[in-house]
Amino acid sequence: MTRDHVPSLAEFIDGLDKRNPGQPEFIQAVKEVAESVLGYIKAHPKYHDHQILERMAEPDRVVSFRVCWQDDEGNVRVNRGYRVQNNNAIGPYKGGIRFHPSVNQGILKFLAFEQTFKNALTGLPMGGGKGGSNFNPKGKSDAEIMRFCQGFMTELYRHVGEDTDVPAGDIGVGGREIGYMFGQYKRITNRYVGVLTGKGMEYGGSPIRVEATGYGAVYFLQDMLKHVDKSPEGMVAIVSGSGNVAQHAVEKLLHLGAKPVTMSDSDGFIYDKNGIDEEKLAFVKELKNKRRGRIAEYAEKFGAEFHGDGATPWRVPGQLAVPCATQNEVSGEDAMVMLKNGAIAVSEGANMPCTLQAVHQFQAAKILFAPGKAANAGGVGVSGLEMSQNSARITWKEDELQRLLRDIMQGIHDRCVKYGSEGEGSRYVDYVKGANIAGFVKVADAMIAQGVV
Ligand SMILES: NC(=O)C1=CN([C@@H]2O[C@H](COP(=O)(O)OP(=O)(O)OC[C@H]3O[C@@H](n4cnc5c(N)ncnc54)[C@H](O)[C@@H]3O)[C@@H](O)[C@H]2O)C=CC1
Ligand SMILES: O=C(O)CCC(=O)C(=O)O
Repeated sequence: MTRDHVPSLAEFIDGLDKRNPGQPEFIQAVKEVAESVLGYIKAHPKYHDHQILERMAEPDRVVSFRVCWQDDEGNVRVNRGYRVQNNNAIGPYKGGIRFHPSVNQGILKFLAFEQTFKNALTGLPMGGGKGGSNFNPKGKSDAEIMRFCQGFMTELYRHVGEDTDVPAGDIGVGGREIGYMFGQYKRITNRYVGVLTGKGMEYGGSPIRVEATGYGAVYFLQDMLKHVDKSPEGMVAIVSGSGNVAQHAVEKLLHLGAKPVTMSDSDGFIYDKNGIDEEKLAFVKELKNKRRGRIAEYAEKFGAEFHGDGATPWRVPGQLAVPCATQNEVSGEDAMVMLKNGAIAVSEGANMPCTLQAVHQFQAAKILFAPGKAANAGGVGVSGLEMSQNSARITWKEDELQRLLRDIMQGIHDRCVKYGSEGEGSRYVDYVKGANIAGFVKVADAMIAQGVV
């Protein structure tokens, strides 16, 4: 027993800050969890006795390495690669790889920490990890992307494996990059195993992994609305991003009869008052996944508004919001405007897209607010199912995976309700508290059972 009292939030964050200088995103992610779970720990002293939160907030391992590759002109280029293995109490480390110039150790630590809770919430046996590089894929040729992925895997292969750590995609890493990394892993190790998820269907991928994160975030939105006898049908939805998660969030919103009106990229956002329909979405998919162009082209093609200079869509009125681009894209001020404009539900498709100030605004207003670790867990959920299919060397049918994804999201919603309900005649659910405590309890109990390691 290392401490005689459960630390206050301020004491806990003060220590965390000192141990992790210059890592604001990591501090933010841990603080959001600590706000929810410290009270629970006080009421359940075994978690304090075993220093569970302190241990969860210290990654098991952080690997950092040099990645060398040659560009098309023959110049030698150097980037930094990482893998953060946060916690494997309930299963092998699992989580995506991000290629973006902003990537640093603190950002990957925040993502690996979040992933630990998210993976626990799915009900599947997966620990939490995350990796990436400050490599910028923008403007690179296919051949350059391939050489970079091969260079990255040339070091990463030592740290991963189907029962050790199973990476997948994230920002800047989709099917193409997963294919190149899988090929290099196979070449180095001479083993054909499910070491990565998000693979192509021809070589061990799972039906609906591509769709799962965006679909799941909208299923969660649907479940929150259903809990208060509402439905997304006919509601206007503000979506950010135009990558994998955003595209499939828009697709599922359309299936459910909602009206998505915005999408964005790092240049700015488009606002289509008439709504983004199936045909316009097909254009976005072709633009982003094949031609790798900019979202401004949508405005030219369909006569919609384009707001540049990196503008975000949060001032556009709508009842629903699904932020699907990147961390901290919704500020406290944005949240105030959204509430004034009549927002009733927010489902985080991205990881930590709302600042703590924005989260506090949504909680104070008691609107439906789903944190990413609950709302976007459908992607890693189907990744877990890809692992199972790879182990059994079979592929399940698409219908079965659609049903399992729906079940996973429903299960997460139920867990949030269990730990986040206000009770006593109120139907309000604090989904942040619910997700944090539910994820915490599952991982914490496994850690206690496995001793001080
Ligand atoms: N792909 C997946 O299965 C999962 C992804 N996520 C999260 O969802 C978010 C989006 O990821 P993906 O769609 O996979 O990536 P992606 O690479 O397919 O798309 C990323 C999108 O975000 C936009 N973006 C990136 N940085 C931006 C910035 N600074 N400002 C404005 N827009 C920016 C890009 O233009 C692009 O539209 C990330 O937060 C990621 O961590 C979460 C769970 C699973
Ligand atoms: O599918 C996976 O393993 C990872 C997905 C991911 O990176 C995430 O949930 O943020």
